[in-house]
Amino acid sequence: MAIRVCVTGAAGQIGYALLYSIASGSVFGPEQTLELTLLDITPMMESLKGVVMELQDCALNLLKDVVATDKPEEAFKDIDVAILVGSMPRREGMERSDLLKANAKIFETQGKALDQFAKKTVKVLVVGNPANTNCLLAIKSASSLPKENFSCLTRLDQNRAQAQIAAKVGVSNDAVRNVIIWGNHSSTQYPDVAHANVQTASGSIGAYEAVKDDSWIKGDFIKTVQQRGAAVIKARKLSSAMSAAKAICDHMSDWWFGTKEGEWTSMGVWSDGTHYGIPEGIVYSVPVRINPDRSWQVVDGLSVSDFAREKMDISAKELVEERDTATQFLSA
Ligand SMILES: NC(=O)C1=CN([C@@H]2O[C@H](COP(=O)(O)OP(=O)(O)OC[C@H]3O[C@@H](n4cnc5c(N)ncnc54)[C@H](O)[C@@H]3O)[C@@H](O)[C@H]2O)C=CC1
Ligand SMILES: O=C([O-])CC(=O)C(=O)O
Repeated sequence: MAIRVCVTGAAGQIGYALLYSIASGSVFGPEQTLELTLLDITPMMESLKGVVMELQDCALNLLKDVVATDKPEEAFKDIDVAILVGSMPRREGMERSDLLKANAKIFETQGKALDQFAKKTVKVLVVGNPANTNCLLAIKSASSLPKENFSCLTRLDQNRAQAQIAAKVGVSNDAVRNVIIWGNHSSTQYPDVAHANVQTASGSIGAYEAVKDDSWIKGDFIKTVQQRGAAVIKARKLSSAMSAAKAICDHMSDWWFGTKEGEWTSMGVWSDGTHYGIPEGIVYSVPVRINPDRSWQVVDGLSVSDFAREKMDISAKELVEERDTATQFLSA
């Protein structure tokens, strides 16, 4: 049976880079038929029409239907998956609180619409920035949906970190496993390789041992990953889209099929206050193991150094502040 997958902000850059991968089977598998619902705002409907024409022109076998709409109730009707990319971008002169305010409205409205119209099993991935706090607002606005059905994207950060380590050691990207992104999808995130391993000719070894440069790991590596989004914007004059789309596919495919034996992945999830001293009631990126039934657990029991603790707390503090600012803008 076909699954229904909604992508919001579908007329934007990430949408354009993402839709082919979803529709051609790279996320939900080569056998899974699907119906796409594409949501964007009214002024983008003409442009979105062009995207729909292109999807048709791809002549894909798995794609059974495409609906393009500016109405959340239509886009979210009976969906199995929601990928919430659409959001208000930061404009010149805007303060962070202006951005939080504009997006609070969007994610409150969409959370309520998901609550009302989506399947109760819907899996919701929030990409639009500020991703963690937007995800939190969607969770708060969708009270009939389990909090575990929501996550936000930090896989791009994980992929960036993995690629940096692979390049430094001189191995292929898939030789680097179990990198962790802690915290916010922002420059306070903490990319952590203390528990990562690298497959080398002489077997699997810890990332610190493979890199042999602790000061790089604790300095330039962390800074490069934290600042990578800004570096791409500086170079391209546009934010990351190809790599963001790839990360969305990686995240969603792991959520759909489960993580591999012995591996975990990072995603921003609701914190219930019982893991790693992370405050309750924020959406914080942690390592998770995902089961074949699409449930997941936080990977507990990893040692946390003083160095890591300090960095994890900085990001938590930022998220608590974002939450406290953004929740003031909720209507109820
Ligand atoms: N979490 C992550 O790792 C990453 C997040 N992002 C974020 O993803 C978002 C999208 O990025 P791009 O595609 O490059 O932006 P874009 O500006 O090219 O596209 C955004 C689209 O969202 C639409 N939109 C705005 N408000 C909407 C609403 N209420 N409902 C539905 N659609 C709406 C816009 O009309 C536009 O078509 C941005 O917030 C960006 O900062 C980008 C890269 C990585
Ligand atoms: O930095 C931005 O605005 C876009 C983004 O989230 C990223 O590239 O990680």
